Amino acid sequence: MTGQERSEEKSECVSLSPMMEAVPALPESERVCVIGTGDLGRSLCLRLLHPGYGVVFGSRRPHSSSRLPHGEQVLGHAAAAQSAHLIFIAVQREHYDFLVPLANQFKGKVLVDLSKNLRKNQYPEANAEYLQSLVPGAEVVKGFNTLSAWSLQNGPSDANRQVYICGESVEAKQAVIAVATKLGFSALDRGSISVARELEDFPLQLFPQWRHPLRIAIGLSAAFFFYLLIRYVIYAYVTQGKDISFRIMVSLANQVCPIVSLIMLSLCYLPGVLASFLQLYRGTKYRRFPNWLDRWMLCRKQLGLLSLGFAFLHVLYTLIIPIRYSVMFWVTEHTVSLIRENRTTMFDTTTAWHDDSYLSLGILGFGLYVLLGITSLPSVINSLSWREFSFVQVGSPGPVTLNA
Ligand SMILES: NC(=O)C1=CN([C@@H]2O[C@H](COP(=O)(O)OP(=O)(O)OC[C@H]3O[C@@H](n4cnc5c(N)ncnc54)[C@H](OP(=O)(O)O)[C@@H]3O)[C@@H](O)[C@H]2O)C=CC1
Ligand SMILES: [Cu+2]
Repeated sequence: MTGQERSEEKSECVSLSPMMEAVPALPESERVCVIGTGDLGRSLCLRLLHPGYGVVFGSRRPHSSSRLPHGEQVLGHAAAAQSAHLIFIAVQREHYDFLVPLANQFKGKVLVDLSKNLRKNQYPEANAEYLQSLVPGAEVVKGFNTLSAWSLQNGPSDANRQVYICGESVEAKQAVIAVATKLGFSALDRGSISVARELEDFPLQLFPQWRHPLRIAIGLSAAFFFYLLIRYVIYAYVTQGKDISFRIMVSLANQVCPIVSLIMLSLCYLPGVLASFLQLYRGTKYRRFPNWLDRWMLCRKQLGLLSLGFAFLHVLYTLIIPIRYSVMFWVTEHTVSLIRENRTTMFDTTTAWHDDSYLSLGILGFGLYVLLGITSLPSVINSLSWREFSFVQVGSPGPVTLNA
């Protein structure tokens, strides 16, 4: 910040102070300061206004406050910091050094570090710990960083009602929890400031539970696809010179899907069975499973859902068979040749039975699959008794969930 800007800011603070008094005075517990008028700062402000908090913004350029939709108070950093006990820092970590000269104003205040990083281990220490080192007199609480500006603005929904916080001071955390609760979030205290790094890494996780199941699914699909490609298409071409490469798109895919689906389904239920055997063998259910089994069991739901996905693809691929060009061509060709040769074929009841039973079993099997899938949804599980759940999920013995 240049010297001119600094003096500009000072004069703004002075000129805005009377305005502060003009606003109906709220007790300090009802007033909250937000430093930074960016995306997150504004969204947070909108959210805070709902339950009736008074919001005071702290900005480098308080005079450009006209940008704010509800005409909230915008003061210079120092004046804003003095206006409230609870201060949200909605500024990127790179710019935190502007807080150093303000350390005196922050003494005894609760600073909420909202920052998130672009990648894991971006900085040697957690942002919240860094903030604490810059303003040692303040109580830093890490929190809300798992929310996006968008979800803050739209208010808590079922999916992101939970916010995590951590910090050294119990009183400071309680103050933040009180605000979070008023905003409709349920705040979970994760412990001391040393947990901050873990909380900061939270939004950067990319489907950690899905990684292995997805790799297995892709690996199996590729392996079976190449096997079938060689076994049918390439083999027919080499031995009979026949080009049936068009089968790659539907026929081969339709063969890969059910194979992968069934393997994934067995991989979903196998660890439960292994775990039961292990418990029987050990004669106790109160010992930890080996790590590989533990990790395997923790991704059973993902394995099951992928299995259901492949089964669903198989259903779709099967349904479109009658409208395929090659199939329609052979049906017409067959009919025309019957007419030409003046032949008729007899209706074969056995084949009809065979065919219908085959399809019917397929449909029932898929129905069971969907039932298994639905009964593993958390909301459905909650509405089932333990006995009902184990009745449907036959292969999933109870004690194995101990480890999960
Ligand atoms: N946007 C999001 O969805 C989320 C953002 N966050 C975190 O919140 C923080 C703010 O993000 P966001 O609002 O998106 O960012 P923006 O870039 O939109 O806003 C950042 C604000 O910080 C202030 N600022 C910028 N540079 C400086 C500086 N050198 N010195 C002092 N203040 C400065 C500015 O406010 P002014 O001009 O008023 O001084 C600016 O508006 C970041 O740490 C981000 O990681 C966390 C979760 C979600
Ligand atoms: Cu099938």
